[in-house]
Amino acid sequence: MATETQKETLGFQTEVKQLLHLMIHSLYSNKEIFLRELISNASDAVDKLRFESVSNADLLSEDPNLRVRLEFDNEAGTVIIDDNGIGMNRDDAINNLGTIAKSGTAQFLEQLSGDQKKDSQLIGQFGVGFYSAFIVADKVTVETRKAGAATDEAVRWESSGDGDFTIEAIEKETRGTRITLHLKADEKDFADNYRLRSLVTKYSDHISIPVEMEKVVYPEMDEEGNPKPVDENQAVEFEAVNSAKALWTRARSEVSDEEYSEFYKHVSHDFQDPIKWSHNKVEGKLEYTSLLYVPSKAPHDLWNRDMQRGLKLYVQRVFIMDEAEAFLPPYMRFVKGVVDSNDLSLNVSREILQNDKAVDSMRSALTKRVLDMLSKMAKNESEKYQTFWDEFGNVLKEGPADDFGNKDKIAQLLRFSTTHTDKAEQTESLAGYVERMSEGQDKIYYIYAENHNTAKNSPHLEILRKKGFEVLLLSDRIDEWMMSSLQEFDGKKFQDVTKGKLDLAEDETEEAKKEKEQKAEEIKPLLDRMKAVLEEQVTDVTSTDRLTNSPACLVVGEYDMGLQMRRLLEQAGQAMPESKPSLEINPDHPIVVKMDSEADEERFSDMAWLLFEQATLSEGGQLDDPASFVSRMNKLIVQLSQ
Ligand SMILES: Nc1ncnc2c1ncn2[C@@H]1O[C@H](COP(=O)(O)OP(=O)(O)OP(=O)(O)O)[C@@H](O)[C@H]1O
Repeated sequence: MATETQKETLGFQTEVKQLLHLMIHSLYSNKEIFLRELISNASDAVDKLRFESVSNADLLSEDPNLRVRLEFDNEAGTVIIDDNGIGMNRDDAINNLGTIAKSGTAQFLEQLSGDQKKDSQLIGQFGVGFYSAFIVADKVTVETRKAGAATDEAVRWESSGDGDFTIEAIEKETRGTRITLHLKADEKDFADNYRLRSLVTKYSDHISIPVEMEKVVYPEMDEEGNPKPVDENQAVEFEAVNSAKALWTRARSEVSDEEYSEFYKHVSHDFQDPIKWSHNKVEGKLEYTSLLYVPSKAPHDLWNRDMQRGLKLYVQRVFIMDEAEAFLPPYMRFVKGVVDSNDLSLNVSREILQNDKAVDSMRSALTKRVLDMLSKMAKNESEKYQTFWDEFGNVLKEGPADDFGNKDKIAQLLRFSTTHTDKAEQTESLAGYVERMSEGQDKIYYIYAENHNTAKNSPHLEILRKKGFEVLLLSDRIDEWMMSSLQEFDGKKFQDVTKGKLDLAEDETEEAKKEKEQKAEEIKPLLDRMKAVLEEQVTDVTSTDRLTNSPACLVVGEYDMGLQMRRLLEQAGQAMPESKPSLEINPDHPIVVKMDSEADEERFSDMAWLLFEQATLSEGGQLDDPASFVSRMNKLIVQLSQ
């Protein structure tokens, strides 16, 4: 049996194998990013050590100047990324470099299509990290020693990226991780001083610790102008090739868009440029700097409630933690970035953050910043905002319920599908709706159904369409929940068109009212007859002027739970108190007219049932007894064709 000191061969997790294969094949046109990913990891490792050293200063003492170093050997065809950060022990190396810990990895891999362009985007969203080394290397050697461990407690991890890796105990003089890339035959050009320097400037200039390379020493000249022989024993000197200044500490005017984008990729592990950012320094009672980014694409696990979210927290430039979620509400979980505070202690923990007054005020200020950033984008760059909405709109919809204080601001940012366009795309704002409101209209109408077509074709819209009243067409699961917190916009109340009375006919003349009352009297016996048939199913059967084309629809009480929400909760296993809708019928519809003169009680009962069942189906509901519905239908069809 292998002991821990012997070389042992272990297999990669299946997902790693799949990812490696796909990555190597879909990222070859963008291969230089491996350097960014490895420097980013090295810098994270240094940040982690700096943080640990706050409570344990000894960890730093043997090698206090934190840095990442790049070395290369063009003859051997190797590039080395060496850091004196936190390092890894044997278990860390096996877990971190042999598995993917992200939730939803299997589902993610299933989405990949084999189409190079699409896949490279998806992989980018997923984050390639360490494994990107295999895009350019056919063998990767990682030698690492955890901070605080003895020199003989280091490990060597090695793999050719084709299924397994070896791990063995080694001695290592220095703390931290040294990654050697044995470049593939046609990638040896990366082992070049100029190339590496320019890649660092391009991708890693913003890294707050020095990324060093060997200083180029020009030989001194003798009196005759010939180079003096170089002293072989002279120690190699290193120099920083990046500016090594935390990007957020620089003035906005000094940072280019490219630098902001690169920094975003470093903090977010995203691959694509952000769609927007906001960089602010706050001085006064609280002092902090924030740099907040809105990504251009939703991550694959945005819907996972346990998705890692939050900002990278620094206290006085010292990295404290990733995913500090206390600084933004959950409905802003798509925001990435950094917050650097001067008021928190270096020992701050997640628990403390949850109950800290300073954090509370920062959270509300940062939330406003994000809302302002989005409002500006909506106002000045509507196309860009639409892209944002298509990716993240559904998360923002959690806002009104999550953050009552900002609900008016959030409402301005919402986009809807409405009967104005009748398209499924959510492009219309509430402000636009209000502008288009008809004279005499004082409510914002909406309908919620299980999908867009059911909403769009609902019988409930008939009268509103006829009168030219626009209706919001809601069909995302979150919508009904959102509407329950919205109540009004710009002083106009929201009205669910499937609930209670619609009151569209306020401008009716006395004459018209009289006529209606008379009609209601006339139809009363029919309504009573239907009610007797459908006693168990509905609370009431009434006549309506909501409908123009359809014979009947179901309506729930003004304060009752919507039928869709009810269904959702029932599906989720919640016991619901019994509540029945009422059936409203269109007195002018030919079927209704015919029913009034139907003498055959059995046939009348069938027709009443059919109206009820149709109404249930057309608002997306399910029948309790579909087989009976079918046999009733067939019976009528046979009678008709006789
Ligand atoms: N230079 C390093 N020093 C110490 N630990 C490292 C180093 N490089 C990688 N690791 C460890 O390996 C883990 C996996 O790295 P990897 O780059 O694959 O993923 P990640 O950085 O967590 O996320 P992403 O895939 O989004 O980049 C890291 O989280 C870290 O714990």
